[in-house]
Amino acid sequence: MNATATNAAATNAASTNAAANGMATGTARPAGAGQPLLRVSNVTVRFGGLTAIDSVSFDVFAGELLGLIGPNGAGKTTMLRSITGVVRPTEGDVSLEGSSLSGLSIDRRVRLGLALSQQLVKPLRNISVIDNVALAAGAGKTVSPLRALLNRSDVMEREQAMVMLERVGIARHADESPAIQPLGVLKRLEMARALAQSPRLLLLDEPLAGLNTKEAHSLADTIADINAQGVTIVLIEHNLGEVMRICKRLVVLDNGRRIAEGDPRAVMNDPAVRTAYLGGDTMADGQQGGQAAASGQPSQPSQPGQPGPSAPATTATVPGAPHA
Ligand SMILES: Nc1ncnc2c1ncn2[C@@H]1O[C@H](COP(=O)(O)OP(=O)(O)OP(=O)(O)O)[C@@H](O)[C@H]1O
Repeated sequence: MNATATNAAATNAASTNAAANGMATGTARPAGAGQPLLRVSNVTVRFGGLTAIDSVSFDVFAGELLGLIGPNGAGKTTMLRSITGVVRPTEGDVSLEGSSLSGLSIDRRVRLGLALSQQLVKPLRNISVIDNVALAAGAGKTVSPLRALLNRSDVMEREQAMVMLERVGIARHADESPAIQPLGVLKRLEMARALAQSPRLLLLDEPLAGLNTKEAHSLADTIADINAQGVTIVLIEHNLGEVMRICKRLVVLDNGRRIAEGDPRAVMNDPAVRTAYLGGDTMADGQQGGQAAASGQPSQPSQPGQPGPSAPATTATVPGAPHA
């Protein structure tokens, strides 16, 4: 890196630190952004004596594809669960378009527009791929007496489901059983189920885990396409190469704390982020230590068309870092 680039990186890194540490709302705002769609304000989650999240704040703006990253145990999934209502924050608040979600059930949050695509894919295996999506499309809807009389609900939901399957690129598997699908298709099915709920905010929990390089790249493209069609997305992911490629803004957690936020490249040059991922080694001396060195490459490639092995718990490598 030349001196100019080094200085620019240092300035950017400093700004991400400033964003992480000092701003009144606790979050960095992308240029031109209006009011946040989702606001996480000073959320703390304790499990007994363990503080899984420690006073974390950040905003998600409409239309964004925000990456929420951090090493294992950083608190990412707990944060996601605090947003969806699975976990109740010990302190702090989560609000959607200015209205607190505190005390609202998971179902109510879904009806308000929060949809979660889970890391562990569990479709109903005794019904077809399309019916799995149609079921999600119908969930939570009130069927009008007239519509019920005309028996239109199933038809409409199947039509809607087919649109979702096309969006995620698995329409050709619509009438097949989920039981025979490789992991790559099941991940897309899980995403179609979440999209069928017409979310205002789609939360993706490690969608690329277990996929080989090509599958992960392709699914990341699909996620970027869905975002480009107007769906706001929060992406939790250990595959930092793909995160860097498709996200415009990152929030980094480590040990329950927000340690950086902002432009992906600046965030990745932030010494605190490097230390979190690399266990304290600096990159300047060409050494790679800690988690990243222990984990090696992101995930082992699988056979074409076959599910890859489950990604090991520590799968992250820092882009730009030398490989072990
Ligand atoms: N229900 C729970 N009860 C007790 N401790 C929990 C619970 N859920 C999470 N934790 C702990 O909270 C911390 C944060 O966990 P969390 O799963 O949110 O991290 P993460 O960043 O998602 O990690 P990973 O990338 O490995 O999935 C960890 O120390 C974890 O063991």
